[in-house]
Formats: sequence, C-alpha cells, structure tokens
Amino acid sequence: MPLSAVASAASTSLTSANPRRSSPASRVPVSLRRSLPCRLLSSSSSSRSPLVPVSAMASSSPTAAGETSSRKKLIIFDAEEDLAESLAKRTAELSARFAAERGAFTVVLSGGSLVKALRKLAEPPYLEAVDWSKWHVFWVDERVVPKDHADSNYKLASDGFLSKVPIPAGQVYAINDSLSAEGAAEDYEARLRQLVKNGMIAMSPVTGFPKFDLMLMGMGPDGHVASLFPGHPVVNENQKWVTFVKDSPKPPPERITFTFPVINSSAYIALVVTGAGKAGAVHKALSEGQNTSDLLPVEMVSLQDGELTWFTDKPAVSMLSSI
Ligand SMILES: O=C(O)[C@H](O)[C@@H](O)[C@H](O)[C@H](O)COP(=O)(O)O
Repeated sequence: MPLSAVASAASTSLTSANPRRSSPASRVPVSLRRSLPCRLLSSSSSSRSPLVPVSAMASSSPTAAGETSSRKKLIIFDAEEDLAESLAKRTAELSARFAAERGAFTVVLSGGSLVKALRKLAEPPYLEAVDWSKWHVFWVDERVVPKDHADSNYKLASDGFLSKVPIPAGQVYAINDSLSAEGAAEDYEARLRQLVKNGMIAMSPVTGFPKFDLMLMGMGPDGHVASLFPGHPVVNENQKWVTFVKDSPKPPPERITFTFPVINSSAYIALVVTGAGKAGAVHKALSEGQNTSDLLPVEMVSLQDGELTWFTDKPAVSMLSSI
C-alpha cells in the first residue's frame, strides 16, 4: 500500500504572510522524510489550510480505471483552532463532492474529543455553505445507555454539533437504546443493510462491505478506535458489520461498534488525534519497523480503497523522533 503523508509544517508557518519563508514541504526536517514511511506533499505556503489539494492527493497515488488506491497522510497543527478549521474545510469539501456525485453524504462519528473538533462546521461560512439536507449521520461506536445519558455519544454529538446544523432528524441514525448491547448491534446492522439496499449507503465493490463517505474518528491513548480495544477479540471480527462489547476497558463497559471490515471500506477517514497522552500510540503507529504481530487497533485501520488522514498536533507527535 502506498503510504504518503503530509508531514505538514505547522499551520502558523503555513499561514505566515512572510513571502520569504520557504514552502511548507521544504521546512519539514529531512530526518522526518527518512523516519516516516511517507512521501511529502504540501499545499502552497499561502494557503490558509495545510491540507493538500484534491488534485495533489490524486497525483500522489495515480490509479487507472478499476484499480484501487489507498492513501495515508499526516497533518500536524500548531494550534487546535487550526486543526478544527482544516477539519471543517475538508469535511465541507467532501460533503459538496459526495452530494453532487451521489446525492447523499454518509458521515460516521465517534465520541470523545472529535465532536469538539467539529465545532467550526456549525459556524460561518460552513453553516450556510454546506448542504445539510444531504447528510446522513451514523456512529462508528456507541455506548449502550439511554440517548439522554451523559455517556451517550449521540447526546455528545447532538449537544455539541448536530443540534446546531439543519440535518433532517430522520437522517440521524442513533442506536435503539431500548435494546441490549447484542440487540442494539443487530438492529443497527439491519438498518445499515436496509440503507445499503435503497442506495443511501454505498457498497464497496472491493470488500463487499458498506462504504461510508467519511468517517470522523478519534483514537484513545491505548490506540483504540471506535470501541475496538487492544487485545479484545472483536478486533478480529470479519463477518459482522456491527458488533458489541460488554467489557470495554474504557467506561461505560457496554458498547456497540463498527467492525474493521466496515471501517476499512470507507472512502475517507479523518483520524483526529491530539494531546501528549496519545503520543505513545502515535509513535507506535507511525514509526517504521513496527512489530506487525502486535498491532494496536489504530494500526489496523487500513483503507482498501480510500484516504486516511491523521489530523494531529505537536504534543501528539512528540515521540516521533524526527519532528
Ligand atoms: O465512545 C467512545 O469512547 C469513542 O468513540 C472512542 O472511540 C473515542 O473516540 C476515543 O476514545 C478517543 O476519545 P478522545 O478523543 O476523547 O480521547
């Protein structure tokens, strides 16, 4: 799999008005180019956002018709504010693209700090520019608690984001909170299958699993993603679309979660990982020479035909020796 990364200059450098500054790519330490298994790509130094333009992404990994392409990038921001702006911009771009291409935009959310990072989507210019009527919102994982419970990922997203944007209520797919963990997972998968059948959710011709347009996810300090925790047998689930755990090491214990075949069939994943508490897992995931027999869940995120972008900050990448 070609692994290309935007080892981006910090956003403050990128937004600098000083015309004598070198381009972001050339400011990335040479050692980084050696230590990260990546090819450096960058947007222009005058760009407000350090995201690589879509055209540059495509050219980083050209595909002929019928071939698949898997791309991986790392963006490092100086400030959380810049990360949030860039995430909003990228999400809005993908929303416009999928709405035009397929008349719907399927977006999957995690819980955790990710939701706060989405706040700028609910502000101008994105609030007015995004066609919210095309959004269909799902959860990559959910805690099995009532929807109005403080632990509910639905409540977190609803309070922090969804209540501030005009997505039709019928297009927000919360779990059935009256069921057991097992029942809620089965019910959620059945609803996904129905939405695949009516064409709302795309199907991956490559994997035979549903292909969501964009998954917006966080990562825990232990390297978990969704509710797929290190060493838990559900990380190896390869048939079901949605499964459950009753012994999550992160409370609350009962959760439902998308499985890796579904996560890895996504068209785009934005993995938002900030803070020094994540540095160890980031180091393990992004350093060369990893032990492939002992993968963290985050290392099992491997898109079959899509693009994975890490949205990080300096504390999160602080253990990458070359940065
Ligand atoms: O329900 C959950 O617990 C989340 O979906 C979980 O997977 C979360 O995204 C990560 O633990 C990262 O959370 P933070 O970004 O808050 O560390």
